Amino acid sequence: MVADHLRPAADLVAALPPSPAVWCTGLRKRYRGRHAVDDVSFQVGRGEVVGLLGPNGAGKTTVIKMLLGLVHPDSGEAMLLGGRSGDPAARARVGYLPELFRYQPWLTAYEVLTLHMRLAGISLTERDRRDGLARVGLGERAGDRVGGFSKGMQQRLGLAVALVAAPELVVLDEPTSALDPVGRADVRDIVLSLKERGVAVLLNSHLIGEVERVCDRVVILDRGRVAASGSLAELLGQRELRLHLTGLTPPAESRLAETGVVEREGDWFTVALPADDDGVLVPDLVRDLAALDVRVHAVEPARISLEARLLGILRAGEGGAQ
Ligand SMILES: Nc1ncnc2c1ncn2[C@@H]1O[C@H](COP(=O)(O)OP(=O)(O)OP(=O)(O)O)[C@@H](O)[C@H]1O
Repeated sequence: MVADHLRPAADLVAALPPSPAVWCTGLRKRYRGRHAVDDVSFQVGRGEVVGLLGPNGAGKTTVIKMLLGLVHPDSGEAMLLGGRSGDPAARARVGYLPELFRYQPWLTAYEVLTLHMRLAGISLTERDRRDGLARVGLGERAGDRVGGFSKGMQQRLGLAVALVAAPELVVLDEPTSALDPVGRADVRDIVLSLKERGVAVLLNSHLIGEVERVCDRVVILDRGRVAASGSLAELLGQRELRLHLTGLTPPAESRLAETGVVEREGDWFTVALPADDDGVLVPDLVRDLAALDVRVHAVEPARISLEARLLGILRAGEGGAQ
């Protein structure tokens, strides 16, 4: 109950937008005199999927552990879902798949999930628990002992455990490192369905293509520092369109130039698309070119890949390293 004289303030607070799923500022951690993490700040909004990228030893896992209150930062602050990072009430609403983990090999997958359900202080029906295992492709293996599981199956079980308590934030540290292509696609679908339900996801993965497919934003760490961060559009720049055309006439060339700056290499044309593409720009262009008797052999989107961008950022960092 809120006392009457405090009600206006409580109403004001209730009307504020929800706190970010992750908020951290100035995180620092040194091991044996070396900075593992050096002044890292970023946010993950509610329902946002953010990728943490960087080379081996960049500090990604250490950042994740500091966010979750598993490693104490030397300085800086972190909050999860509006609570202090170590606060059990905030942690209870977070699902975590650690990079390295082992479950009790003598338990079955169903028993592991049940154990974690109890640890999370929640109660799920047997059906819900079986659905939880089926969601990660372990529906048929619920009664099998974890000791006989392959690495990929253990990782799938880890994901089921991370999701067991219907978290508002899911932190996945290398969730697909042991998975086959089908398993990776499953994880991608799970991440996208979490996002649809408004669950925020922080994803640490070396599989850049995967990050590019599911993440709204990325934070790139290099030697403990944030080397770059932003939405994919911000990091990858303008979208382009590549067209293979023959039979181009001056009116068709003018029509092409209306769309954006055009570069030509033989019969291939690259057009820079404007940022405010409303979705009809490309079909309208193709329709008009065809109406002008141009033969349209290919139309493909083009943009620098996240992998190329990441390598560029990391190599530029090496050049500037002290
Ligand atoms: N407990 C520890 N004791 C000593 N050094 C540590 C410890 N944990 C991490 N480090 C060091 O901190 C740095 C960052 O490690 P971290 O595991 O956070 O990197 P990462 O980006 O997750 O790497 P990877 O992609 O290889 O998993 C490394 O130099 C690592 O050796």
